[in-house]
Amino acid sequence: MSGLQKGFDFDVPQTELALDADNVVVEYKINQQVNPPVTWVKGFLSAKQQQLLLNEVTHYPLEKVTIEVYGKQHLIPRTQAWFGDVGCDYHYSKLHINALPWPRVLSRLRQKLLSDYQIQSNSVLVNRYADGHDCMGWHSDDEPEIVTRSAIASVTLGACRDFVVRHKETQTKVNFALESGDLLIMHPGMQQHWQHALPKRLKVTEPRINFTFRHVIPHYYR
Ligand SMILES: O=C(O)CCC(=O)C(=O)O
Ligand SMILES: [Fe+2]
Repeated sequence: MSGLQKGFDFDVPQTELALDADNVVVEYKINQQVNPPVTWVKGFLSAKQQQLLLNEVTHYPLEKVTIEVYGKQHLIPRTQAWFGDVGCDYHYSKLHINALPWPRVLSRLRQKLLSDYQIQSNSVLVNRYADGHDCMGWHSDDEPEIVTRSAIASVTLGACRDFVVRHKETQTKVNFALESGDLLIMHPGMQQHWQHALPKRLKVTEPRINFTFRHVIPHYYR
């Protein structure tokens, strides 16, 4: 897509639907307090690409790790794996997770994000939600090892789930019902001014897998 940043001069709330090849691109223009700075690309992955990735995911070493919240140990309500270039490790609630080498299909997806949307990434967090009981609480992806003003690209497979974003000051909420094959690009400013969450949806019985591609500073923790 050309001119991804083009809409970002607007200062009035505005949502635009544009057709980009076979993808529907929904751009939320920046009005700091009303519209989160994201680009939603529905149907970013074809059915075939989704299937290739789903097959590969069955071989990922997805784990339920223990984290500390307010001094108490909890198992995360989902499973996860972290892949990346050498030294692009992940710190999460006192855990240090070494990056595993890029699997083949995931590496191709990283290339596609770079060539289609100029998204630079050197690591990816994979989260698998077994069903609607699995979830992720409110947070921003604002870890210090993340390159300042880099975009974070989120790709979804499987069950449709609500991805909710909330402005840190105004508490304005926007809901994105992300479907299998969708891409949501979180632009600079998103992590500074907004939080996001994947709430429980008890009627959902199918698994969902999400990939967040990040650009981190290599060897930040060494
Ligand atoms: O599963 C999702 O859509 C959200 C994942 C997320 O926020 C994260 O990995 O930081
Ligand atoms: Fe996140």
